[in-house]
Amino acid sequence: MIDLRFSEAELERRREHITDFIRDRVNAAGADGAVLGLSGGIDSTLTAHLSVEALGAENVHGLVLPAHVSSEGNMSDAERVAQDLEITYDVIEIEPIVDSLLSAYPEAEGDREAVGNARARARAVLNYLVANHENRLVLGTGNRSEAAVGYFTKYGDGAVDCHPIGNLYKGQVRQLARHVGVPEELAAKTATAELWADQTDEKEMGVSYETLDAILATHVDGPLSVAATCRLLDVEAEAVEKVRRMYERSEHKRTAPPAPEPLD
Ligand SMILES: Nc1ncnc2c1ncn2[C@@H]1O[C@H](COP(=O)(O)OP(=O)(O)OC[C@H]2O[C@@H]([n+]3cccc(C(=O)O)c3)[C@H](O)[C@@H]2O)[C@@H](O)[C@H]1O
Ligand SMILES: Nc1ncnc2c1ncn2[C@@H]1O[C@H](COP(=O)(O)OP(=O)(O)OP(=O)(O)O)[C@@H](O)[C@H]1O
Ligand SMILES: [Mg+2]
Repeated sequence: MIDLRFSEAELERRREHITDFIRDRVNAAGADGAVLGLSGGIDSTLTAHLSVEALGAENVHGLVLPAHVSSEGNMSDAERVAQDLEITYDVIEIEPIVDSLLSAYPEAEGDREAVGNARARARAVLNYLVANHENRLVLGTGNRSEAAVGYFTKYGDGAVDCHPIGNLYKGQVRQLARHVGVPEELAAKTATAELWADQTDEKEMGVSYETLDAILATHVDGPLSVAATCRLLDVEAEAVEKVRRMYERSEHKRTAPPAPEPLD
């Protein structure tokens, strides 16, 4: 594979760039700080660290939102992140919300993907309830790797006001997290959406983050052809084409919903 890691100087520059971004977005909106979901995973943990650096702990509100499928380890890690950063946080069980959706529309019961996405959307509703009530912005935790292949729920975890770590590949998220002092056991954790039991990102996507990041950097975001990418990374053309297809098919998630062109 290729080495996408930053140098120490680049890491510091990124840290400053992202904290400036968070501060600028909050100030430009006239908001009184930020709210974000804390899952115990590395994306939300890094975003929480950087938002505290940008805004101060008193201006960041964390939401730990367990579902039945959430692991105790992840939920206790999420609480530990909030406690270590000394931010205000609430723990709110979301399963009653999902249950009420399913009692309104029982046909979706047992549909793993639809119910999983409803969990992500229930969290978005709670994020915005707090954001509206406290005049805060909702910080997204999505990275470039997930965004590029559409590995997020449209109007679920994708329903946010800005994407502070949206330009970092997953491996770079882990690297920056270590740089800002996130404990190794969190930085090295297996990525999981936890929308259903035993879900992991790599298993569901069918590609490792190491390979995904490399294909995105060279082919999807970079200038190399499929053939040149295969030679450089020593991967099969199918892997490159699969990532490219995921990128193309998820375009609708990265753009505003279209309307017909205006008529004369
Ligand atoms: N071409 C198109 N143009 C406009 N809209 C289009 C469309 N194709 C689908 N759609 C719409 O999009 C919907 C499908 O998108 P969506 O509802 O997002 O659903 P979908 O992409 O099927 O599922 C979300 C994926 O993201 C993963 N995920 C979700 C949340 C968090 C994380 C994580 O890493 O933590 C991962 C999840 O495991 C799953 O693989 C369709 O029902 C339809 O409404
Ligand atoms: N149980 C939860 N409580 C609060 N927020 C959650 C929960 N689960 C998911 N989220 C929100 O949805 C976001 C997307 O989840 P995702 O799994 O992509 O990120 P992560 O858990 O932070 O990192 P990783 O991808 O490494 O697991 C989280 O960063 C978090 O903001
Ligand atoms: Mg996660």
